[in-house]
Amino acid sequence: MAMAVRAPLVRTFLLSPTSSSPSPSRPLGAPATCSVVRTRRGISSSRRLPLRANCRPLPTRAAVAVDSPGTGSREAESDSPNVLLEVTDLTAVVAESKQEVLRGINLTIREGEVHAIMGKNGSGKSTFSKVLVGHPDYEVTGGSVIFKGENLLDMDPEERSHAGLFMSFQSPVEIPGVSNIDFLQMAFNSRRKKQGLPELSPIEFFGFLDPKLSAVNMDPKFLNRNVNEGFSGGEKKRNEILQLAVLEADLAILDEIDSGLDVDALQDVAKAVNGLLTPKNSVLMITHYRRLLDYIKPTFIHIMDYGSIIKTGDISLAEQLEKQGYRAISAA
Ligand SMILES: Nc1ncnc2c1ncn2[C@@H]1O[C@H](COP(=O)(O)OP(=O)(O)OP(=O)(O)O)[C@@H](O)[C@H]1O
Repeated sequence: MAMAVRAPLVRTFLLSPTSSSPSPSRPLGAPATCSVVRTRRGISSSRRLPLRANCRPLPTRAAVAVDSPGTGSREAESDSPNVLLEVTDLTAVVAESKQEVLRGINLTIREGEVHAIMGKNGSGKSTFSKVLVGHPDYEVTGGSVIFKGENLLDMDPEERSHAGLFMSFQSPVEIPGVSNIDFLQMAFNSRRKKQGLPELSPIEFFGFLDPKLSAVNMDPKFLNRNVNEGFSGGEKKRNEILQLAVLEADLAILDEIDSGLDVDALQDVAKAVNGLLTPKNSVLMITHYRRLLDYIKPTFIHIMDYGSIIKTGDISLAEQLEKQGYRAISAA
């Protein structure tokens, strides 16, 4: 099949066309809104974070430490890690019905941070992530989203992907007629081209891909199968992480990457994600379960309710949630 025929399929799969409306951007040097105590071991649990999630670091030497099972520990140290994503008062509706789904989300993600969003069913977690990648089912009605200093809402979904945003969907789509390896190579070369880098030939690309297959513990036979077609739930999730590894995204949004995984697969996927973390990139993961957070240690945990982030904290928030449920958190 000719590349020209397959290219639109790649775009459709990576990120489909957006109908989000542009919003005014806000300077990155926004005023301080909360204090976060960072130490070489991470955030001090002795300090509670206030409700607003877009926290600025203290103007002191900052360090983010994330222990990565199987890959040792990762430390990003700088005077002030750069802001990767800044979401301010984001509101959105379902495009068709105009039903309000996001009701003023504030969130700041810096390089080297791992953020987890938890929340009751229907609280808006997946919608938030889909709005970030420009899903056409939603319309942004207010607020701003700045990604790497650019107005994300001004970009179409493909541009968002080229800019370094990656999303692993809760239910990854199948692409009949497109082999996994062709898909990966086209997506990879498409981003390289945008970056002004030379495209890799099939042989060069396989050399690049081979260690990544090992990192996600994936059998090479999956490369010749059509994208996600007939894959089990766990195989689809592994394949999503393989795509992430290939695209080397700056911000990976992982929507329930733990759902449907057996214990071994969960560990493999978490190990692969941890292995991809660097001091310059970040992860935003959505999960219902504390179990994932044991493997991929979050810098911050956010609780979402009724379309906005109502609480931000550290791992103790997930522990409280597990013991007392969402009712206790909402009431606190
Ligand atoms: N395309 C859509 N059309 C109609 N309603 C929608 C659409 N997308 C989201 N919603 C509604 O918006 C709300 C938030 O949905 P969303 O999928 O974001 O929740 P969630 O927090 O991810 O839930 P879960 O934990 O069950 O996955 C729900 O009430 C949902 O029905």
